[in-house]
Amino acid sequence: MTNDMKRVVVLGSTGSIGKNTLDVIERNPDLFSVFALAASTSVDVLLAQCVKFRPTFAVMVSGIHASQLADECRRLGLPTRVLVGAEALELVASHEQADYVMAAIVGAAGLASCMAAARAGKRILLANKEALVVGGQLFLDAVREGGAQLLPIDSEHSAIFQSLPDDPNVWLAQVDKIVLTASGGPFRSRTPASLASVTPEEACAHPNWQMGRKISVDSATMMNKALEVIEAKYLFGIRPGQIEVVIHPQSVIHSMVQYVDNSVVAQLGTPDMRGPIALGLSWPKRIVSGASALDFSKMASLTFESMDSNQHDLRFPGLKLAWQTLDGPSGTTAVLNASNEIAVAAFLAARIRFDQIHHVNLASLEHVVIASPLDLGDLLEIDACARRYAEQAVLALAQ
Ligand SMILES: NC(=O)C1=CN([C@@H]2O[C@H](COP(=O)(O)OP(=O)(O)OC[C@H]3O[C@@H](n4cnc5c(N)ncnc54)[C@H](OP(=O)(O)O)[C@@H]3O)[C@@H](O)[C@H]2O)C=CC1
Ligand SMILES: CC(=O)[C@@H](O)[C@H](O)COP(=O)(O)O
Ligand SMILES: [Mn+2]
Repeated sequence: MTNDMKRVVVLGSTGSIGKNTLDVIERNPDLFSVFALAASTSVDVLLAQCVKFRPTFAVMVSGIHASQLADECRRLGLPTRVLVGAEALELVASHEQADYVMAAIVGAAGLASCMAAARAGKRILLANKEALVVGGQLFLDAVREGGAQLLPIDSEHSAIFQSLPDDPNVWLAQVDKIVLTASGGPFRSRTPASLASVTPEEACAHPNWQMGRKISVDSATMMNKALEVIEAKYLFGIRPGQIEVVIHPQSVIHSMVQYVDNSVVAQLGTPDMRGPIALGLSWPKRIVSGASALDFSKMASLTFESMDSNQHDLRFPGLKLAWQTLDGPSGTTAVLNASNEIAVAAFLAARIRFDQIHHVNLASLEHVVIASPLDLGDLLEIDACARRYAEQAVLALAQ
């Protein structure tokens, strides 16, 4: 191993972002090695990854699955030590021998390990947007105090990061607004009334991106974009009123920055997460990613739709909750996130209808009382409280 080779922890390695991260690492064997892998229950996928990358640690959150993995690793004579439980995620994320942490767990379950990586001063490659939506300023404080580096992996935020000047001190004076592009998901052209009967399979059939099921449903409701508005506010320190969402069905322009002189700088690419992942791993340099190049000769057109047009406000009522929750006491975005996680899981389990996801979120925001969070414990308390309320709201709808 060379001195400047970086040792990478991949949290959520068995998911869509996790697999894409390992693909980029495999293409750049002189630059990166895998220090630890982590997942929840997917034993077979994690075992295959351990065979290929021979990490020092493999974490499995579920105890029964961890012992299956440990048995298999022993049987195959692998050097990997299997750790068990959610605390082990924090252990590997903050380990002194780790350099970079890919945060690719889905949901608020990834927050504690992100905080651990932040306090330990790691380079955090943030795909897990829910961690920032829940952690908010407390997460940013931990990054600053720990001397960590927080790099966006979400395609829109990677695009904004690439479209901003290198020096963050000039952003405030020079930036007029950030324009987040949204594909509109699989239901962009459906009538609002027809959304009551869509199935989980239809909701997960994203037109441009291959992603996990939770984020796919979020794209279909555009709650993904709401979470991304909140994520952008924290990542770039911009006022919520300076963030605009525009529908761009082709997902070629990944987002844009408009400056005070009305010049717009955008980042373009094929819809392949290996691009943003490679940039996070190599920044400020660039490395091969495996993403294919855009072919402008075959690109018929790039189109845009305002959120105020085509009944989009009726089709995607959850989007405006981003600005509403950012306007509320700190912790309100954590309520929205927790409720949405419960509602999406209920929809995927066929317990509620697609359009009822929004009803659950509205009810949670109306009823869950929050005290301003002072630390991670307070945030987790708000998260738990909102989950309990949202679960009751789901039960009431499911009856
Ligand atoms: N997919 C994409 O293209 C993009 C994803 N993102 C964000 O990245 C994150 C990951 O998304 P994606 O890869 O699609 O999701 P997936 O559902 O494909 O993968 C989720 C990963 O998290 C693991 N996991 C789930 N629950 C837990 C838990 N409680 N503790 C530890 N690990 C857990 C899963 O393990 P197991 O397999 O064992 O269940 C799996 O490895 C999300 O926050 C998403 O919003 C952002 C932009 C694009
Ligand atoms: C790849 C990625 O970053 C996703 O968050 C993607 O943006 C989803 O697309 P839409 O939410 O715009 O449909
Ligand atoms: Mn995105």
